[in-house]
Amino acid sequence: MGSHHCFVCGDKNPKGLHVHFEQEEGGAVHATYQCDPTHQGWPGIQHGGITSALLDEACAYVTYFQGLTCMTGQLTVQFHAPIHVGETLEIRARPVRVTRRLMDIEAEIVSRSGERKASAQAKMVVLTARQQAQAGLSNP
Ligand SMILES: CCCCCCCC(=O)SCCNC(=O)CCNC(=O)[C@H](O)C(C)(C)COP(=O)(O)OP(=O)(O)OC[C@H]1O[C@@H](n2cnc3c(N)ncnc32)[C@H](O)[C@@H]1OP(=O)(O)O
Repeated sequence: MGSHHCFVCGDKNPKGLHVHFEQEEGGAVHATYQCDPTHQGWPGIQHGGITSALLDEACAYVTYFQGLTCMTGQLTVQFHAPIHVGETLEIRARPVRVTRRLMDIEAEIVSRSGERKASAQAKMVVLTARQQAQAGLSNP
C-alpha cells in the first residue's frame, strides 16, 4: 500500500475508498470497486472526480509496484458511460511507454458486464531524490 491515509487505497482513511490493487504479469494492475451512494454527482450516478481518482490511483499503482516514487504529471480522462450507484467495477491499468523519468500508463474502468465506463492516459513522472525530499516523500 502506498500510504495508510491515501484517499483511494489507505486502510486508515475513514473517508477513503479502500480500494485494493493487485499486480499482474507484465506490470499491469487491477482492482474492484463498488460505487457508493455517498459518491454521487447527478442523482444515482458516480461523480466524475471519484472516477478520475480511481483511474489516477490505478496508474500510480503501476509505478508503485515497480518500486518507483512517481507523481501524476498529466491525467486525461474520457467518460464513456454513466457509473450507477451500486455497480461493481473493474479498474485496470498497464504501462505503455517507459523512459528514465516518465511512464505513460493507460487505465480503464469496466462494468461486470464488460461495458467500458471510463478510460485515461497518464504521464507519471519519476521523482528525483531531490524532488522526493521537496515533496516530503523521502520516506514514503
Ligand atoms: C501508491 C499510490 C500513491 C497515490 C498517488 C496518486 C497519484 C497522484 O495523484 S500524485 C498527486 C498529483 N500530482 C502532483 O501533485 C504533481 C505536482 N507536480 C509536480 O510536483 C511537478 O510538476 C512534477 C514532479 C510532476 C514535475 O516536476 P518538473 O521539475 O516540472 O519536471 P522534471 O522532473 O524536470 O520532468 C521529468 C520528465 O517529466 C516530464 N514532465 C514533467 N511534468 C510533466 C507534466 N505535467 N506532463 C507531462 N510531462 C511532464 C518532463 O518533460 C520530463 O520528461 P523528459 O525526461 O522526457 O524530458
